[in-house]
Amino acid sequence: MKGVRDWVFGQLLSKSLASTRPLSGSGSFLSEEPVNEDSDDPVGIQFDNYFSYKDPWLNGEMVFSIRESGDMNFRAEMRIVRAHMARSESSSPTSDTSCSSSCNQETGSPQSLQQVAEDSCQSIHGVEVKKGDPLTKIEDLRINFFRLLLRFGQSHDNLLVAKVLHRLHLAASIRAEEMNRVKVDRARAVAEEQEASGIPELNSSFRILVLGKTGVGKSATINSVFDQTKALTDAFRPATIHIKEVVGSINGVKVTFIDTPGFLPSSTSNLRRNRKIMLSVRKFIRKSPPDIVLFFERLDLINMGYCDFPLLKLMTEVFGNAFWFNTILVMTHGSATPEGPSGFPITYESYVTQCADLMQHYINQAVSDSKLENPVVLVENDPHCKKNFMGESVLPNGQVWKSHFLLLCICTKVLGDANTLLDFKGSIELGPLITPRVPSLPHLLSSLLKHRSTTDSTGVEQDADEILLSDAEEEDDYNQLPPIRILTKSQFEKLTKSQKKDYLDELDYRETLYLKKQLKEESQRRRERRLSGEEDCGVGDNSDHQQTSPEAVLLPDMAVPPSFDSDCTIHRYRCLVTSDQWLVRPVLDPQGWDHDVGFDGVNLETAIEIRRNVYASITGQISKDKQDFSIHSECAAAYADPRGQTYSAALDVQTSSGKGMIYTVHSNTKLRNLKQNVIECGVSLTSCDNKYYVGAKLEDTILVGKRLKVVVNAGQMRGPEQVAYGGGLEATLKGGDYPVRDDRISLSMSALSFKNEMVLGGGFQSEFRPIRGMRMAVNANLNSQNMGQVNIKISSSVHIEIALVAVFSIVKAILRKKVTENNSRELLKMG
Ligand SMILES: Nc1nc2c(ncn2[C@@H]2O[C@H](COP(=O)(O)OP(=O)(O)OP(=O)(O)O)[C@@H](O)[C@H]2O)c(=O)[nH]1
Ligand SMILES: [Mg+2]
Repeated sequence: MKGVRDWVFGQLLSKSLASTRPLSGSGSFLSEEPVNEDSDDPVGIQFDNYFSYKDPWLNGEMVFSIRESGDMNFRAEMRIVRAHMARSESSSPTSDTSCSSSCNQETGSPQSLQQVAEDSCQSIHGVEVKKGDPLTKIEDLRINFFRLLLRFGQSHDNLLVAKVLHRLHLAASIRAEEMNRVKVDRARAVAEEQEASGIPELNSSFRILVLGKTGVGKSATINSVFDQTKALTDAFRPATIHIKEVVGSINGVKVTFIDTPGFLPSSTSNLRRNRKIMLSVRKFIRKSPPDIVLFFERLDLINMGYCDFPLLKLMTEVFGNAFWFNTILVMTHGSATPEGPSGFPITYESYVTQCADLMQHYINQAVSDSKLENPVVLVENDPHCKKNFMGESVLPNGQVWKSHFLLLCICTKVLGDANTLLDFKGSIELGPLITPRVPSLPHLLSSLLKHRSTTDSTGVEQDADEILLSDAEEEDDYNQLPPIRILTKSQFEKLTKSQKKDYLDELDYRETLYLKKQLKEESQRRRERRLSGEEDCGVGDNSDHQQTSPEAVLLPDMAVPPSFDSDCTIHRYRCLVTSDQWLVRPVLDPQGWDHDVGFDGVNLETAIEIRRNVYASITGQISKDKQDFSIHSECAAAYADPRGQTYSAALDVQTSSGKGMIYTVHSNTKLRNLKQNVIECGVSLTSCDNKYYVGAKLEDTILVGKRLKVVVNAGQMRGPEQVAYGGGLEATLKGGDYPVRDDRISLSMSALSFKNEMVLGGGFQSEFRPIRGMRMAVNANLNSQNMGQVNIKISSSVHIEIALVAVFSIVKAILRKKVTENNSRELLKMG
């Protein structure tokens, strides 16, 4: 199926091939994989990974790094555009004669392609040929193709011809499986022989449907191709009122044009009329469908403000997506003097490229498929147009348009016939690729390994409690402290620098001790409650708090990127916390522009103690914007035994990036067999698109002293016919003031094995306070595939952002300079 799709996309003669554009980049035709221009650029992703900066503390205020990645992308794009233009501009239009001009354009480096086509055919001989066999018919088609080329005086040494042959060969190989027969040379020889003798009669005719807006030159093109006035044209009003077949003969080959009334420029009032024309055309061609469809536009009228997308959409709706397969874009008024969007003249080639790209873009949008590439041909129907010495009309780039037009028709017809012969029609699908998204097994496994069971609703880890309680026996330092006089601002200002420092240090020390004391009391209370069990169910921890703060509390405004933010603070989403049981907050989209579009979701959280030692928590988030609706929720219930054992079960529901839902059930058991050792086992079952993934993990946590924690884990995740194994080791050293100050440094190692491939990874995380009033987190990881990430987060209450931006800009400039220097050194070396 993939082969068919690839073939089909390949068969659409690439634009660069058929248009007047230079062919330096036409190698893609031979590649089996169609080039998807929209595909993610892995380099881009890497940039993002390296430079992106997500900051939960500052709400993404460190914009410079985000801009950095955006800037990179933008510059990459610019480079592509420039390269493209340069390519267009570098080719000087050939201004010499007829066939040779078009051949020069097309041949580029035909040798290699021709060779490929021939080689491929030479290697496929020796299979019996049966009459009526589609492969035999393909062979006949090949002969017919050569005869048509001969008849129309077209050269064989042509890139276009080589590509058609190559495609025919691919088509035959798909059906035949075994490589098959008859050399191209033979087909060519037979064709020459038959053409010379005229026997048998050339059995080929063309049926061409012309479509386009009124006045674009459909009828005029028909007349030009036949070299006589067969259809009515009119410069001032619609000339073709009814669908009409215009039959003629070109070099003895019957050509039938189906001339149609032109569409009106798209607007709501013209929609009905356009649809009526399209429906009547559809009815007309139902009995004998055309071999080729020509869609007309005026080259001189296509500019950057092209707005006929609704018309293209309507055509797709009426004729179906597949109709675009055999469609050639015809641009009349081909000798129009190009003018860039800003009024400055640009080269003919770049202008044509721009127009063709623009039209292709809209067609791709109409069919929702970026792979489709329609051939483009330029036409000039003006009788006063420039002529070569043989009297043939030539375009400003020297191309004889009629010859090119006919060649394109022949190629499209032959490939269309091959399509029908090999019965590929049903397999052709245009439109968005709907690939069912399968969750990645390694991803599921690593999230299972990372997942830590929530033991209770307070959020304070048990080991933190341990430390605090062990400290409780020690003397209470805070109460021993001598009283201190708090200075006013003016008093503080009067102090010397060292006095200021001492004073602030003292305050810091006292604050730490005070917080420690508070946490100690809190954890003591918790422990007593847990052990005594006297407390009422369902009220839990929150009872004291609820009594003290029954009033609604206004949460502070979230920091939104400053662009487009109005100063008016009245019309803003406010967030009130009315009880401790439920926390409802708006979700800020960091990409959003302002307060209106920045919030597109709701987040809801609750955690309660249902019964003694039984906790439940619900976390959910719903986001909705114009296109996407996503929901992510986590419901968990846990039973925490006072002796340290914990049993928990949870259900996660999440929308996948397709339309389906992903459900995950997991269960965890935590056993504290020794004071310093906790063993945790977890199982999970994930369901996505009727596929099930089962995972299990085992984890051991060892506490060494009060500050060092080592976690070792291993797990397995099984999906349909796939298994992933993984494990890791993480050592965390907590700061002396933990848990009051969450300073820590941790080193981690991980191994993941999937599909006989092992990925090893290492990571470093650290969180500390470099100076007073500032916190810094450094997070770096790298794996054996050389993929990694570095995150640096800085949060500060002092205004040092400006200094930071400056430092960052300097570092950036130095790096960029270094890169440029390296590049120029390499260039010098090459030179
Ligand atoms: N200069 C120039 N004029 C053209 C070209 N193509 C068409 N014309 C003129 O444009 C006018 C309209 O052309 P038609 O062929 O009647 O247009 P049409 O698309 O058939 O229009 P409908 O029949 O109404 O759909 C005629 O006067 C043509 O001579 C071209 O390539 N160059
Ligand atoms: Mg007409």
